[in-house]
Amino acid sequence: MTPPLAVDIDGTLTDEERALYPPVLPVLREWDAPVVLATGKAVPYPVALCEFAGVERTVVAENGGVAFVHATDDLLFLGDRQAAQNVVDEYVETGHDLGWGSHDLINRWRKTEVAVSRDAPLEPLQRIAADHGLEVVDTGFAYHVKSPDVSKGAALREVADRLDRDPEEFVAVGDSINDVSTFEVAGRSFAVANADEPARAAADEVLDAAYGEGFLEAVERVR
Ligand SMILES: O=C(O)COP(=O)(O)O
Ligand SMILES: [Mg+2]
Repeated sequence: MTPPLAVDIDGTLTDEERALYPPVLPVLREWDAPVVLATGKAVPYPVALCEFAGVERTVVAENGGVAFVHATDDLLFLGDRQAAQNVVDEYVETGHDLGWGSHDLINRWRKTEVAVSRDAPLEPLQRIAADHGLEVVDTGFAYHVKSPDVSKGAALREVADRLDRDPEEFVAVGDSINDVSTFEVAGRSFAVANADEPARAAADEVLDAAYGEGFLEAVERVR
């Protein structure tokens, strides 16, 4: 039987420049079991990707802070934006900038965490987050200020429950530290070749291929 998938977006369904890798699209569309896009991005991004890929909208966004399950019409908020906002407000007050320009489309639709550009200094952000009982996760694409209780894996459990699936049934594919919790929850996990050290260490299998090609290799191994 085809297992359900939990798939990261950046670094896993993209090329090295973060552009979507088109050959993954028919695979997602034709997958004969639920596909959960599990990302650090805000909700509109994975929802739009589902729409354009022609797959049902089942997403984990904001590193597990938000989940949407079309099949059961559930929208879950599992984190607290204000707590993260307090951290970045303090960071900005001390003279730093989030690095997204004046309109900040990165955080505009974010409900449960705040993302900061990797061009901004990390150490003061980590210090302020720790003072507030929060953490900073570096996905390789952005710094995410979030509650340590929020994770893609915890949200995947919620989604699996609503899909009437055991989280163990899932096959997970990802590339970075924010996928480690997904790897722990899923029954089988793959890190693409470009994955960071924590993801490589947590995955059951490290793939030979990188980025979108790595995802396609994982699919071949599962089949
Ligand atoms: O938004 C990020 O920083 C990373 O996104 P991803 O979880 O889809 O790789
Ligand atoms: Mg990623």
